[in-house]
Order: sequence, then structure tokens, then C-alpha cells
Amino acid sequence: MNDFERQMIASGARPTFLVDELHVKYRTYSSGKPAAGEGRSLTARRTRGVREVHALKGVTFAAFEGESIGVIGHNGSGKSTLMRAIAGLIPAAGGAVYAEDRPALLGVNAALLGELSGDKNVRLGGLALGFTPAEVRQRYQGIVEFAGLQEFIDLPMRTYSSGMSARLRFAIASSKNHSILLVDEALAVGDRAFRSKSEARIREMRENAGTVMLVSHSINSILDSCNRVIWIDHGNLKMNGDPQEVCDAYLEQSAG
Ligand SMILES: Nc1ncnc2c1ncn2[C@@H]1O[C@H](COP(=O)(O)OP(=O)(O)OP(=O)(O)O)[C@@H](O)[C@H]1O
Repeated sequence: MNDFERQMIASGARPTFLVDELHVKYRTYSSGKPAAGEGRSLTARRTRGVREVHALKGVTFAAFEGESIGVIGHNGSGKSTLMRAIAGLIPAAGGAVYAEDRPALLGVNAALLGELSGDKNVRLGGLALGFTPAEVRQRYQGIVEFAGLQEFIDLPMRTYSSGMSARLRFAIASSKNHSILLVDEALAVGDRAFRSKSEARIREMRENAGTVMLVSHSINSILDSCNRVIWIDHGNLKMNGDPQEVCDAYLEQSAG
């Protein structure tokens, strides 16, 4: 626990989740093409083909009610991995995440099916978010209108452009208020008009959420909306505290 978090506790803030010594590793299979002059046996090739990426190396912090926490870091530093691990979408190789409610990662939780129509996906996605069939019916029109897909809603989703399906996914996921909301800016999608509509929706959800975590490459939007910033660097938590201080240090390192 750092000074910032101690102050939060001293001020009576209630913790909403705790990330405790979190490690995440990815195992990937590269093409396994043997280097010149090396053996060509199948097993040797397979062993060489396995690559392990240690994406998070023991990240620890606590989040509190009413906080909006920005996450910054260079490409590939581990920000999206952190969000996905907190949401429970990828397993921890070590450590754990403890949360008082299920953290929701905006945009990817709705598992949509390409063969089904947009209409059926809205209904399925709503059920997957935990709504009852009656609640899904209640929200249906709002979701379709928000996505702006009224004319296409009876077509299979595989016929949608990537922007159209991303809009529908966003519209479904954001139809629910979450007490722990994770927003990966990489998921903010669509054309300009839809982006500003989705940003407004995110702001609205933040007002209703207990804790929000936001990954962004835009330092301005982080400074505008966060009370705390976490800097992830090569899978390590490099800084955690006052937004201006953390962003200044990050920008200084990026410039150097
Ligand atoms: N599915 C995956 N399989 C294998 N390696 C992965 C996978 N996803 C991410 N990685 C690796 O894990 C590391 C962290 O990636 P991550 O996407 O979390 O970074 P990021 O900080 O969100 O990057 P960006 O700012 O570019 O979105 C990188 O080295 C990346 O190559």
C-alpha cells in the first residue's frame, strides 16, 4: 500500500477491489522456423516455437469507491492485460484480484455471434449481462437506436462492418450500470459522431459507477477525468498517485 492509498483509507474511503502481486503470462506459438544451421527435428522445432511473454510482473494496488483511475504506459507495457485480468477474462499466473463486485470491461464482455442477427445478439448480450428477459425487452429499443443500426438489425452480424459490430457491442455493454467499470480506450470505436456519443455515455456511466479505471494514450483526457494515475512500464507498476505528478514523470521519460 502506498501513501496515496493510505490517505484514501484514512479519509474513510471504502475499497472496491484489490490487485495483489498480479502476474500474467502469455504462451504463444511462433512459426517455429529453425534458425540457419540448427537441427530440423519436429520436437526441437516445437520447443523453439513456444514463446512466453511475462506481461504483468507482480502489480499491486487498491481501488476505492468514487475513484476514477487512469492507466498510462507505452505500447505493449501491459495496460490492456491488466484490465482483462481484473475483469477475470485472463487467468493470473500468480497473485490475485479481489473485488466486491464483478468488474466489467466495457465492450468485450458481450460475446456476440456472427451467424445470428443483430436482433438476436442484442437479446443474447442482454441476458449475458444478467438482465431478465423483461429487462432486455425494456432496453432493446434504446440499444438498437444508440448503435444506429435500426435498418440492419435483422441481418446476420457477419454482414456488419467492423465499426458496425463494435457499435452494437458497445451499445449492449453500456446499457448496464456497473459498480466497477473498466474502460479501455482502444475499445472506443466508430466514426466521429459515434465516438462523441460513446464518450458521453462513458461519462454518464462513470457518474453512476463506484470505481472507474480508464486506459488512455491521451494524457489530457486522463488529467481531465481521473483522481489518480497508475503508470505501467514493462509489466511493472512504475508509479501510482497524483495524476499531474505521474503524467509529468511519464512525459519526461517519453521525451528523454
Ligand atoms: N493474446 C496475447 N498473446 C500473446 N502475447 C500477448 C497477448 N496480448 C498481449 N500480449 C503481449 O503482452 C504484452 C502486453 O500487452 P498489452 O496489450 O497488455 O499492452 P498495452 O500496454 O495495452 O499496449 P497498447 O498501448 O499498445 O495497447 C505485450 O508484449 C504483448 O505483445
